[in-house]
Amino acid sequence: MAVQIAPSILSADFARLADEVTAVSNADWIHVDVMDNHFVPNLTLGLPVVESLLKVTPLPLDCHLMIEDPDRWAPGYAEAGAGSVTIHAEAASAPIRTLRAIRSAGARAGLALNPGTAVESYADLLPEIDMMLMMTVEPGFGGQSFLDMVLPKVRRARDLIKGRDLDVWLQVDGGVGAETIERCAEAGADVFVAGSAVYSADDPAEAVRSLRERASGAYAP
Ligand SMILES: O=C(CO)[C@H](O)[C@H](O)COP(=O)(O)O
Ligand SMILES: [Fe+2]
Repeated sequence: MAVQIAPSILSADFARLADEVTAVSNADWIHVDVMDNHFVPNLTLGLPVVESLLKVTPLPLDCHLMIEDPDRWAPGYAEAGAGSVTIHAEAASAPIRTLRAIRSAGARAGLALNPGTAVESYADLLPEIDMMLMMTVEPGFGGQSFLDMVLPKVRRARDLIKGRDLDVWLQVDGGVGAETIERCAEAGADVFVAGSAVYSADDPAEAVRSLRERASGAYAP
């Protein structure tokens, strides 16, 4: 699979979201960070904003739910038309049921792991998911420093996916930018979330193009 770039609107201007997503029309996904001030100590946006975004961008929305009780809320994002809905393993009480509900509503189902969560504990869930999201910072805020310690886990996840001959995308999220994206691609990641690296750039579309070029050169599945 070709590498994919998903700019995170967490670092965008929330008062100009329609313009901000239009500015990265060369991306593959728009990454939407939903935070509830319970699972993480920050509060962002929810379903009404996602519904509005769906009307202003042709790009699929990649909704990353950093919320408690995703079992209750996640299917609603899929039913609303999100292209991908990712729940946190640490927050879900019934992940298999919720991942199946996301898929039945027509979205790709994602499972996210915090930096300290072992991938091996979730190996048996791989057939239930379309994407695994590896947090490369502690979730909650944009603009944090990339945690190199997660890279061996990204490699182990890629090996688990390959060993089972599954088509599961491997996403990295947090501190991904020009300095770190190649290391992620070498470790086997194929979907790259970048917030500050895209929206702090003078030209966000050029940042997307350049990140794609760096990742493609280093991608080693
Ligand atoms: O999930 C997230 C934070 O919890 C964000 O997607 C992520 O941090 C993106 O921002 P940046 O690229 O600036 O780190
Ligand atoms: Fe995210």
